[in-house]
Amino acid sequence: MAVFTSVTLDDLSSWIKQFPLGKALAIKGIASGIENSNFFITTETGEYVLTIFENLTFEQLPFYLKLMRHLADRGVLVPAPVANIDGELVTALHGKPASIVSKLEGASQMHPEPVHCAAVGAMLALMHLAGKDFPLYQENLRSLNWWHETTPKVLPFLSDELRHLLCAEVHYQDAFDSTPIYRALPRGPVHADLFRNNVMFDGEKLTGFFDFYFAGCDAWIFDVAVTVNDWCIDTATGELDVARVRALLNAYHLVRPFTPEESVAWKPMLRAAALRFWLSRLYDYYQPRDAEMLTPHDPAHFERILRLRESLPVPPLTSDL
Ligand SMILES: Nc1ncnc2c1ncn2[C@@H]1O[C@H](COP(=O)(O)OP(=O)(O)O)[C@@H](O)[C@H]1O
Ligand SMILES: N[C@@H](CCOP(=O)(O)O)C(=O)O
Repeated sequence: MAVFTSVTLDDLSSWIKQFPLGKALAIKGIASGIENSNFFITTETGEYVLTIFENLTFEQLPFYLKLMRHLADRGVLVPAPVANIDGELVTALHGKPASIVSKLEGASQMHPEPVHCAAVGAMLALMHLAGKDFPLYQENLRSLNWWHETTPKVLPFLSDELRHLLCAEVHYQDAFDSTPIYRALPRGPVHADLFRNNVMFDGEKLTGFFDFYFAGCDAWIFDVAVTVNDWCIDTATGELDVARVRALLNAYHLVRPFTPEESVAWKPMLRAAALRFWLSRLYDYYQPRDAEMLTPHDPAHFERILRLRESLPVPPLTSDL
């Protein structure tokens, strides 16, 4: 569906000479992406993924690619970007920024069991710890400031009831953001979009997290909340599945114990994570980008999740292990 910029084997053969990967042997477009042009490539040294970035710029990309390199160097299972002979992780191909990363084995697990959630929780904790000494800083670009910018753009399309729900939640998150509890939350680089389609599994073995292009610095517990809101729910209703929630949180806690402040922030962060994706889906739905080729994701899914997280108790962050 989505290879926006085509690359032939001839194009690749001359471009790849700047990388220590040997000769290019094959290239195949990946149909499933919606943002960039992605290709599986085979060279004399192995299999990789080539991405041509259709929207992100040369200036924006180093944060994401250097973060992936930093994490890969510390044993976190993520695609490892390959540097060219000048040490650059991003170089131009057909005039657009492009990069090569290692190929993860396996496929996304869209029907996870507790065993998969536990693997995701443990790797997420490892990722947060490994990011502690990452020297670059970029805020989470889809956080409070973005919610404030975007809310007025979608309000004209919403019913009175939905306008109230959205404004009240942004107000609630504003208030929570200025509490000492929020400020005391441990933070650092987060993935911020660790949905089931952004993780690879080979059977029950997690082989890697990918698609880091919403990453930024934020509270670690927000990242956990984003992940739980996708991995540990009944997808029809949005209700939390306690067995999967426990598996993910317990596995995370064993690697990086949660703090008391994170326990207090847990429910507000589950709400924040629901708001974040409700709002981006509303924005994509009512203000689709020119290049958007696929049906936008359903905003009502995260509206439901937000209502549930507001109105129902949630499983505690820690339990007796
Ligand atoms: N490093 C990787 N290893 C293996 N497969 C990958 C890798 N990166 C991307 N893919 C495959 O390419 C598809 C599209 O990638 P994605 O990052 O979701 O694209 P986009 O950013 O264009 O939405 C993924 O669903 C996955 O199947
Ligand atoms: N996970 C987000 C959309 C982001 O798209 P991705 O395919 O790049 O992860 C959502 O579901 O709204």
